[in-house]
Amino acid sequence: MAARLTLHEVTLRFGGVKVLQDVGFTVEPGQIFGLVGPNGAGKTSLFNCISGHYHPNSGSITIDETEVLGNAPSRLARHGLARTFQHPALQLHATVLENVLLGAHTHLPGGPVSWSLRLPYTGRAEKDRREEARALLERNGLGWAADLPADELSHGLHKGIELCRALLMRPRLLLLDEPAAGLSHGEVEQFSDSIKRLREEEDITIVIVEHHMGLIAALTDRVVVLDHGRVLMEGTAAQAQSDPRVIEAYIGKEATDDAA
Ligand SMILES: Nc1ncnc2c1ncn2[C@@H]1O[C@H](COP(=O)(O)OP(=O)(O)OP(=O)(O)O)[C@@H](O)[C@H]1O
Repeated sequence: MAARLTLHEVTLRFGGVKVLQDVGFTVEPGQIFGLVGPNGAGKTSLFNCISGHYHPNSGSITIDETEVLGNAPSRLARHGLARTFQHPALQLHATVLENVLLGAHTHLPGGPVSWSLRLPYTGRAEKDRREEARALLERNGLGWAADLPADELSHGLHKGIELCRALLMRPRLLLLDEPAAGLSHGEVEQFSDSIKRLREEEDITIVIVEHHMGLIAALTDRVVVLDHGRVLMEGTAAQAQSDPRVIEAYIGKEATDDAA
C-alpha cells in the first residue's frame, strides 16, 4: 500500500549553519509531490534526512504511523522507501541488468549467510529478481540495453537504470532527486511517461525534487517550495508558479548569482 509521509518541524544544522528550519508537510498516499526551490534552498538535504543519509537535529519524520527520523537507509528500505540520487552511482563496467540488481538483496529471503552459501531457495529468489529486473527495464524502454556494460549508455539512460534499480525494491514511497537534470527533451518526455504509467499501475507515493517546472506541473498533485531551508508555500504547481513570494525567491537568487 502507498505510504503516507509526514514531516514535522524538521531542523538540520551543519556547524552553526541552519540548512533546514522547522520544515513540515504531509504527502498523502498515492500522491506525486514536488519539492522545489532555488539552488541551495535545502531540497537535497531534506531528501537526505528522509532517506536516512543525514540525521536532523530535531523534528519528526513518519512513514504511515512509524517514526523513522534517524533510521539508517537500510532500515528505511524495509519501510518501503527507495530513492534515486542527483548523480547516479553506477558500476560502469557491470551490465545494465547487474546495476539494476544492486541492492535487491534487501528483498531476498534469509540473510547474508544463506546468500553466501547459495542455498537453493536463495538461487530461486535471485532468478525471480533477475526476471523482474529485465521486465522493469523493458517497461522503461531499456530492455535492449540489459546485457550491455553501463558505460556504453548515455547519462540520460543511466538515470533510467537508477529508476529501475529503485523500483526493483518495490517501494511504497519513492524519492526522485532531480530526475530530469541533464536529460534531452525526448528523455524528459520518456521519463514523464514512465512516472505516469507507474502511478496508474502501482500503489505508490512519489516525491520529486526538480528544477524543470514543466515536468513538475505535468506530474505533481502538490508542491512545497523551500527557500533558505524553510517552507515558503505549499499548494499546486500552478499556485506556486504565480505566487509572488516564489517569484521573488527565484529572482532574488538569480540577482545574487549574477552579482557573484
Ligand atoms: N554535508 C554538508 N555539509 C555542510 N553544508 C551542507 C551539506 N550538505 C548541504 N549543505 C549546505 O546546505 C545548503 C542546502 O544545500 P542543498 O544541496 O540541500 O540545496 P538544494 O536546494 O538541493 O540545491 P540545488 O538545487 O542546487 O541542488 C547549502 O548551503 C549547502 O552548502
